Amino acid sequence: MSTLRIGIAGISGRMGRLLAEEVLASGAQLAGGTSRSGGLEGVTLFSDTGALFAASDVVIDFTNAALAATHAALAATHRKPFVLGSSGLSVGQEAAVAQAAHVTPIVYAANFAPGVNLLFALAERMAAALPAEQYDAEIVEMHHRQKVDAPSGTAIGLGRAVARGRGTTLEECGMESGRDGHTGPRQTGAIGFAALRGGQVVGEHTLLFAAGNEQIALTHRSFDRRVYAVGAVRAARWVSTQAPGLYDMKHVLGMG
Ligand SMILES: NC(=O)C1=CN([C@@H]2O[C@H](COP(=O)(O)OP(=O)(O)OC[C@H]3O[C@@H](n4cnc5c(N)ncnc54)[C@H](OP(=O)(O)O)[C@@H]3O)[C@@H](O)[C@H]2O)C=CC1
Ligand SMILES: O=C(O)C1=N[C@H](C(=O)O)C[C@H](O)C1
Repeated sequence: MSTLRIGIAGISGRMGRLLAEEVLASGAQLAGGTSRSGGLEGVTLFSDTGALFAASDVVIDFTNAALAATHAALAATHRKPFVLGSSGLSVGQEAAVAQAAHVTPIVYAANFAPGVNLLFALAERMAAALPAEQYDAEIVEMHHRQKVDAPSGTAIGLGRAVARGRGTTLEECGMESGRDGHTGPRQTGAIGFAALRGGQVVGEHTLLFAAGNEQIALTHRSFDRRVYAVGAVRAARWVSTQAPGLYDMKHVLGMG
């Protein structure tokens, strides 16, 4: 069997560099990558992302939301499995990814850390058990000062999990995000979001349910973003053998 060739969009980014290391550590072949800011020693750089897809069996993309639809379309055109980790996608950008997944298998995950994916499952169960009229769901996240989107993709994923547990959608629940000034009282059933930014915090998420007489909270902390890179390479190996469809990390981890 030939060695899996994995390509990386945004190979010189914080995630891209770690992904390159983890691809090699996994025994796969590093097909190369794209970068605007120069390369890594010994790594093939492609100026055209289409050429990266052509040279790879699977492509991993941790760049930014604005590139997600174009890269997913390239994955479909080249019939190449695709792993997407970028956060901050709009509804339209997510729809474009889902469209491409009719043609080629795509893993799109808000967070590739196993612990966070367990947290998603727990969030859904907790929300199903705690009545929305009594237990207000609030999500607090903190990330490094360079992060450009808020709330984080993981925070939104947690909000979606809470809404699912309540038998509805995040849109239906309503998001109370970035409260400031005279906001009026909290809406019953809404899901609150607060985003902190500072220093080099890799990623912290707390989901809490606050009622009149008690509060329950779950927290996940990532100490090293390598946890995401290891998960994404695992997803790349997994998706390389799947049928077309839109998957997330719970499928990769066998939690689906
Ligand atoms: N799902 C998950 O588990 C995780 C998701 N993320 C998400 O991954 C994304 C990247 O994060 P991070 O690595 O910290 O970010 P960085 O800013 O460090 O890296 C982004 C990379 O994307 C490249 N890039 C950005 N815009 C373009 C463009 N228009 N054309 C070509 N290349 C481009 C950059 O290239 P250049 O360096 O040349 O500018 C850079 O290599 C974010 O959306 C983040 O939220 C991050 C961690 C975990
Ligand atoms: O930008 C980051 O760093 C991270 N982004 C993802 C998100 O938006 O949830 C995942 C992780 O929290 C790190």
